[in-house]
Order: sequence, then structure tokens, then C-alpha cells
Amino acid sequence: MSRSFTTSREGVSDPSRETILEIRGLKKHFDLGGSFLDKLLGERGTVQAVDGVDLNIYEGEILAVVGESGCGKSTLAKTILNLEEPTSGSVNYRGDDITGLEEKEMRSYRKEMQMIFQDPGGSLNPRKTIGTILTTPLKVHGIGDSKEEREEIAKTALEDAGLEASHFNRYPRQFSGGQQQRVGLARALALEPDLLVADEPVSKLDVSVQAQILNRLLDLQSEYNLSMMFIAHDLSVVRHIADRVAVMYLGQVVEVAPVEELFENPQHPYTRSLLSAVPRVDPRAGDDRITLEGTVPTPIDPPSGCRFHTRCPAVIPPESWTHDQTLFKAAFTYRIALGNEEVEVGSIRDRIEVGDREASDDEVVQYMLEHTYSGELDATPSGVLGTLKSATERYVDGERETATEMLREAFSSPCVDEHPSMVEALDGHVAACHRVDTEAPGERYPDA
Ligand SMILES: Nc1ncnc2c1ncn2[C@@H]1O[C@H](COP(=O)(O)OP(=O)(O)OP(=O)(O)O)[C@@H](O)[C@H]1O
Repeated sequence: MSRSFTTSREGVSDPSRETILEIRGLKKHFDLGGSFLDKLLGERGTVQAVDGVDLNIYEGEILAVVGESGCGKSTLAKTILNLEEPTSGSVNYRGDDITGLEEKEMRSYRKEMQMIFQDPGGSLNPRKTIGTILTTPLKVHGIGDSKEEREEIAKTALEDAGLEASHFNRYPRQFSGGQQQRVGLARALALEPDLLVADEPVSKLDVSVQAQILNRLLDLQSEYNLSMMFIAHDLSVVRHIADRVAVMYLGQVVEVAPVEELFENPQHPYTRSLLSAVPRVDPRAGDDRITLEGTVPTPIDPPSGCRFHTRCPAVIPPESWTHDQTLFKAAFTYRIALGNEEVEVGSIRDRIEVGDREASDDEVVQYMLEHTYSGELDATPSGVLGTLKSATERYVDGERETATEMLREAFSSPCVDEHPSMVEALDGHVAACHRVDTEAPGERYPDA
């Protein structure tokens, strides 16, 4: 492997464009409290919801933030807007440091930085008319000289969002979900914000309504030169709307690229997996959440090194590895499963039917190799199989640490030991992956 590429974090702004928002090393950890024992058991501790995010949003662009449920998208949005207090890092809005500002100090920025939420109904007070919902923020921010003027602004915003001025006197319950989302949009637009943070604004709506709202957003974005952070888990929506895309995994950004570039030439193995799942999305299924192989690790105790290593199809073998990637991935996954004690010897013993007698250790070992190890036993070279077998024997014998150590030594990976920094993968396209850092573009994924 040859190290060659210039280290370039997304944290370096593009001087040719006006940066509206500059996020640096942003962290938001939630302390769940609990005793030391709770923490050891993973039931309490600290949720690393957002853990060191660098991002820029440029004037007039739509930056989409994507990733599986729980990866920290909403927390990122709320922390940027000081709806959550950041643990560390900084947020600059048009050059002003707004990190952790109190509500009073935030007030002048609130007008310029608006957020629309996923649940349209939940963010509208059912007892207030649409008119009151729209004009109250105008009054708070001193917009419009009179009640009549504010009413006029609110009605124009309703029309901008695709509703009618006559809806002014209605109540939220008199609207469909799609219309309620338009009210949320109108409320945000009435303040003429510079930056709109939209947290999955169409995910709860029917596909046809989604398209209408998205097209409306696109029209308004170009009409008002709005900058937007658009949070989504549906990648087809992202392709339709975004200029650039940031991909998040377990609290961190792993790749940022212009939208077509990301779809045509994804560099991070996580992005590649996400995109490969797109054709599976079936609107008739009702739930279009992306699912990947393997369980998502908990953000309370995220994996060391590259956080994606436990699920990565391209996890890097040690330099001494002479076999192919598929074999390494199978052995490595086995290492992870035993290391996390995901395999219960007792329940395997119960599961194996051997007449009246209890299954022997050898039978349990064989069962684990046949069922937990995903490689083909017949095709596994004897040296590798020997290690897998010896480690499994120790594991079944109760010597878990010895077993884990044997597997760790034989199937080591830089992905476990070192955190990858964000590097320029291709022009204007950054990714945090050891493969991207060390391999030339055409050689990054030989058979992964
Ligand atoms: N107030 C909180 N206290 C403790 N943990 C929290 C809190 N808010 C969020 N989390 C945790 O932080 C992690 C990130 O959550 P977040 O809602 O930001 O993810 P997300 O990517 O927006 O998910 P989704 O797509 O499902 O909305 C999750 O593990 C979540 O359980």
C-alpha cells in the first residue's frame, strides 16, 4: 500500500464559495448516568450521538445528511441550532461563533436559521389557528409594522408553501399531513431565513405528496437563494434535491461529495453499502428504512478505529495476509462475533440434537464453525481453519480471552486499531477510510 493523498478534512472551507455555516469538531454526548456496573453492562454511560463532525454549508446550496436511523442526524441538526447544548466543538454562522449560545443570545439568529421537523402535526399547536401560528414568530422577531402587515406576510408564506391565503383562519387538525408540513414550511419561510434545517420533512408523507413538497422546496430554494441542510434516510429523495451529500455513521461523517459524484462514485464502503441497498426500496412495503447486514453497534460503546469495521465488507487484512478479501472478511467477522461474545455455547449445546446425551465440546465447535463462521469450511486454507478451530475450542472450553486473543492476532486489521482521518478521495470528494487513505482510486475495492 502506498500512502499518497493529501490530508484534507471537510473542515477546510472552499474559498471560492461563501460559507454560511462552519461546523468544526462538533460533539454532542448524552450522559445517561447510572452506576459503574451499569456502565460496564452498557446499560448506562454516555451516548456519543455526534462525535467530532466537520462540515461546511455554502450559500445557496442544499447539503443532505444521510445515514441509518440513530446515526445522529437529528442531534447534529439540533446541536447546530443550539436546541441541544454541544459537548465540544464549534459552530460559526456567517463568521459569528454561535456555539452554545443561550436562547436570549440566539434570538437574533433564530430568524435567520429555521428548522422544519419530521412530524408536521406534532410541531403545530392544535389550539392555535394557522394565522396565529404564523404571525407569532413574526411579532417576536419584530417583522411587520402592524397586525395587518404581518397577516399579509403570513398569507404570502402560505401561498409560497403551496397553500391558500384563506387557510389563515383554520386549525391544524383541518389539514392533511402533507398540508400540515406545508404549514411548517410556511412558518419557517415567513421569517425569510438564510438557512433552513429540514429534518426528514417528507418522510411521513405519501410518495406523491413528498414529490410536491420537495419540488416546492427546490423552487423556493432557488427563488430565495436559501441554504439548506436536508436530513434524510431515503437516498432517492436525496438524489432529487441535494447539491452535496454528507454520509453519517455512528455519530461521525464518513464521506462528503457532490450528489452525482457520490451516487456514481462512492468511496466509503459504508456509502457503497447504502447505495447498493437503494434498488430494494419498495414504496409498497411502507417502511423504506435502509437496512445493512449486521447489527449497528451502540453509540454508548462504539467500535475502536474505524467505527464501521464491524460491518465493513472491505475491512483491511494485515500485510501478512496472502488469501483473498472474502476469506479475510469471513474470518474477521468470526473474530468480532466471538470477541463480542455473541455466541452462547450453552444455547448451541441445547440446540444440537444428539438423542438423549448432551452435545460434546467437539460437536459444539463443529456447529459453530459451520454456522457462525460464514466462509466455506472446505474452501478455507488449512492454516486459517486451524486457527479458527483452536480458538473455537478455547472459547467452548470457557477460555474466552485466550480465544479472542488468538483470533485478534491472526486476523488483525488497521481498521480496528487506527481511526481514519478525512482525506481527499477524489477531487472535491472526501472520505474517512483507510482504503481511501492508502490505495489509489482504481484499486480500493479489488474484490470487496
Ligand atoms: N436526549 C437524548 N438522550 C439520550 N440519548 C439520545 C437523546 N437524543 C438522541 N439520543 C441517542 O443519540 C443517538 C442519535 O440519535 P438521533 O435521533 O440524532 O439519530 P437520527 O440519525 O436522527 O435517527 P432517526 O433517523 O431515527 O431520526 C441515538 O442512539 C439516540 O438514541
